[in-house]
Amino acid sequence: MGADAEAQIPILDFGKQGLVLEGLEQLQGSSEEKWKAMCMKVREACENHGWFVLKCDESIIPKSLRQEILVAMKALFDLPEETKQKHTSPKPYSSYLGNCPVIPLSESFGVDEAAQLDKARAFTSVMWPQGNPSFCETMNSMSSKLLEMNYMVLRMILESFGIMEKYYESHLENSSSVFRLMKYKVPPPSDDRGAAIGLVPHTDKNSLTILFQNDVQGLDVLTKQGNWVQLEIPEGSFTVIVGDSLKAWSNGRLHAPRHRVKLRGVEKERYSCGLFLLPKDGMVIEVPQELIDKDHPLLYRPFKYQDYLTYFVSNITDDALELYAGL
Ligand SMILES: O=C(O)CCC(=O)C(=O)O
Ligand SMILES: [Fe+2]
Repeated sequence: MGADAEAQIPILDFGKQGLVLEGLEQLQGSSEEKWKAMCMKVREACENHGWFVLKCDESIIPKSLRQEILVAMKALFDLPEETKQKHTSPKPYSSYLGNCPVIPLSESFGVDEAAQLDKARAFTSVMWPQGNPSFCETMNSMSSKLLEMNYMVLRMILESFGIMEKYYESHLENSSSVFRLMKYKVPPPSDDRGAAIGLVPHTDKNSLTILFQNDVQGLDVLTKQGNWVQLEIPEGSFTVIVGDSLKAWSNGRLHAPRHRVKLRGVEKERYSCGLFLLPKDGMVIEVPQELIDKDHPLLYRPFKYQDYLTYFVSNITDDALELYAGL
């Protein structure tokens, strides 16, 4: 990555700010100002880039958990193909996906509400009928932590627009989540010379995504200026990405960046996982009045997330959001 591009990489170090995960009440006095300043940085990153690298204190997501989830993912993807195929879901992008001709190097699972212990247990018992409590616990803990982080980032975004009090609780009540686990195989030598495609360019359709990965890089994002940038995610950091649903809800103020995975000369598997926050079934995404004014005329009609996803699945196109809900 060139120095110019690098200078633009938004890295936000939440440090102990991560303690908001344990209750905003703890942030008082002088911390209040720091908190507000950090909220503005989050907003700027989401407006200008639509993504940022999030660093936070070890106490928020300990190194041991980060290591355990990578071990757990390897064990999951090492299961026999016929076992993995037992994970099915009527929802798009949730069933086990492997050997897809468009993205042959990628395999993935989507686990609905993995932050709820019963859901994590149900998934684990399909993969390991004899039980695998440590996998279950690790997946449940990681998804719970990433869900809390998602809530925190959302809260900061709402705070930065001055509408936290009014919308935060209802936003949470109207959200659900999917924990996705992904593996990218090492490209065969013939494929490896250039850059093998791991995941095709797309915007996330949900509201907010937080990703964690092993040390194999490969995530690229398209800047607003139209250049692909290869991200170097520092060890132990997370990538926050704004999705179409939040872009629409924010009346287009936040950017939902196109991104992809490319495997360049990699020598080992890439593992990533992410918590995808999304609007609950039936919930209508509607721009709040506070985000509409003469400088920001209404850009999107109200719509339901599931209807948008159904539209996207049958009309895969780059500008799905504009075509489906744009005014
Ligand atoms: O594997 C990654 O780092 C990116 C995954 C991704 O963009 C997605 O699942 O939507
Ligand atoms: Fe994505």
